[in-house]
Amino acid sequence: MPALTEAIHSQYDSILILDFGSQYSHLITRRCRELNVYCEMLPCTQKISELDWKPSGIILSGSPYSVYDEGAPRVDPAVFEAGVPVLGICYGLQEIAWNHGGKVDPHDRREYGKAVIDVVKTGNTRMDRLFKDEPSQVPVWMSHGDQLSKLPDNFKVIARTPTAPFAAIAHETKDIFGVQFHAEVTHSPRGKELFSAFIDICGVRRDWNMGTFIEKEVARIREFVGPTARVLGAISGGVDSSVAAKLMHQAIGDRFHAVMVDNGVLRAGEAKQVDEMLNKHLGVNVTIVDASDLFLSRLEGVEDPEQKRKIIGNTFINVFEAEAAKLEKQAEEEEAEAKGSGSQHEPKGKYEFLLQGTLYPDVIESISFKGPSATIKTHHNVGGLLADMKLKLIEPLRELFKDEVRELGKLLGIPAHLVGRHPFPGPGLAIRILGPVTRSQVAILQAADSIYIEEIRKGGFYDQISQAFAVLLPVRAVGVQGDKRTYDQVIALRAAQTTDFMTATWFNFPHDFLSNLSNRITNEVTGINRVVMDISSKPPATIEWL
Ligand SMILES: Nc1ncnc2c1ncn2[C@@H]1O[C@H](COP(=O)(O)OP(=O)(O)OP(=O)(O)O)[C@@H](O)[C@H]1O
Ligand SMILES: O=c1[nH]c(=O)c2[nH+]cn([C@@H]3O[C@H](COP(=O)(O)O)[C@@H](O)[C@H]3O)c2[nH]1
Ligand SMILES: NC(=O)CC[C@H](N)C(=O)O
Ligand SMILES: [Mg+2]
Repeated sequence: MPALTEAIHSQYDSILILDFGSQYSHLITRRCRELNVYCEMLPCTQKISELDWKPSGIILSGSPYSVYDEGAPRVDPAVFEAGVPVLGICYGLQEIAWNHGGKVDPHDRREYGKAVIDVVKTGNTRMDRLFKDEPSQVPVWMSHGDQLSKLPDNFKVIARTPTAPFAAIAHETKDIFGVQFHAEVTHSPRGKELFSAFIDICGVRRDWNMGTFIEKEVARIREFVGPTARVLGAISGGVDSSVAAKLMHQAIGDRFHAVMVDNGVLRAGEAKQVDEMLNKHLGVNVTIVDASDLFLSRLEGVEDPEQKRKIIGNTFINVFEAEAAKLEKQAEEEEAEAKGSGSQHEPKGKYEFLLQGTLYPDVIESISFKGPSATIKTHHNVGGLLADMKLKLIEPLRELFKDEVRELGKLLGIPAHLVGRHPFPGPGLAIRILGPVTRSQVAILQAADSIYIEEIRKGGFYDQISQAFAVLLPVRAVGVQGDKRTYDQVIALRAAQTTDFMTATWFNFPHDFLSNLSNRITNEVTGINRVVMDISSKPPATIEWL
């Protein structure tokens, strides 16, 4: 949906982050946004001449590569001619040096972890601006095996460590800076100040906040949708789509209609709960469509996780398009009836758009510079779309992180219990049932999941956990229940703690809580005789099992 996402650049000054594949790249985005500056990450292969917006500054990320490796990712040299400030971080610094006649070599003393830099004042105010508010010594976090062995032409050292004589460099006459350390990680305690200084150098306005976002976004949506077209909303009851729906309702009122699809792999009682919740709290028109037979028949016998995701993504679109046609027909009939009875009735336009609550992390994995080969999993709402879909997408939250969406939700007056809901993926229980999805497997998982979430709420843990759910493992294990031998399946419990869902740790429940939970699940859910706890972080695991 290019038109609506590009428009953001006309509203906010933007910083471009070029991603060379570092595991910390997205954190650079977060640090700038925390400083109220809009920024966007694109693959490092992005050509400056092919950008349809003008960045006010450019940041080059770190990378697992070495600049001298064959096939190492290369920056478009036009970056240095764009006339805007450039900051290179780790590999980014090395890439700046490589492009300006410096030398980079593997070093016998690799630096991983904490280090302290000595700031070097050059006396040149242009160069000293990056560290202008820093003390003479600054703790930082390093992660590199290569080092500059020769300064590039026209650059000077602005910080060093005992083992890295070129820990930070600056160009004498252009605003080009490089730092060897990772200013974006929280282990560099003054990293935020460094980004703040770079933002000052870029001279950008610091007006990115959720308050101005609402105002600008509502205006942007109105313009984009036009005066008569209608929008169908894909609404799950989750935070993202609820916030998107509220924003859309604010922008176009009754021309917005929400559709919640029961895909047969929702949690127990969810369709009914969402119906009540949307009506009560959001005040939007909502239709619940029971398409469970269609989804489950298409999923029959499918085990492969990516195939499940694509089937679900495609089927969602089929259902939305059918629903749009139905709603349009209904509206035409109502209009005809109103005309017949002579009452005033303003004609409405066609359903031209589909609103989705897609977030930045849903798309971020697919924009890695390595291209599609690095896709970890296809989010149903990004990679599972139909190529020939007729409805045009509107995704107002596509550039936002989860915590930004939650803040937006609060500002829009959505109740805290809704804003604080754990996320639930669109492909639902289908990606939590390993192996084929059947109605009976869904019922087993729904029962176990309900007990788990109920106990978490009772124990007061819900708000300390970012996302908790049960997973059904279709392996069979032997058990003894009521003196009888059982040969049943296993439930795995996951509880992830994370701020941005890009990395996560597992939540440590008290043992007595776990033992009670395990008892309840094996006693109350027929077909389960074992409960195991998932104690994997992300990475190496992901949050969902499929
Ligand atoms: N059952 C559903 N019916 C209609 N649309 C859905 C359904 N499930 C997901 N979607 C669409 O897919 C998008 C992405 O789903 P996702 O789970 O990431 O977001 P969410 O459900 O809105 O919020 P949360 O992440 O808190 O669960 C949703 O914003 C919504 O537009
Ligand atoms: O709507 C969604 N459609 C999807 O296809 C999808 N896949 C993962 N998720 C959610 O994304 C977050 C990160 O999940 P992973 O660590 O498993 O990638 C977690 O919150 C997951 O629940 C999805 N949400
Ligand atoms: N974190 C990085 O960007 C590392 C860059 C390069 N691979 C090095 O080891 O020095
Ligand atoms: Mg959801």
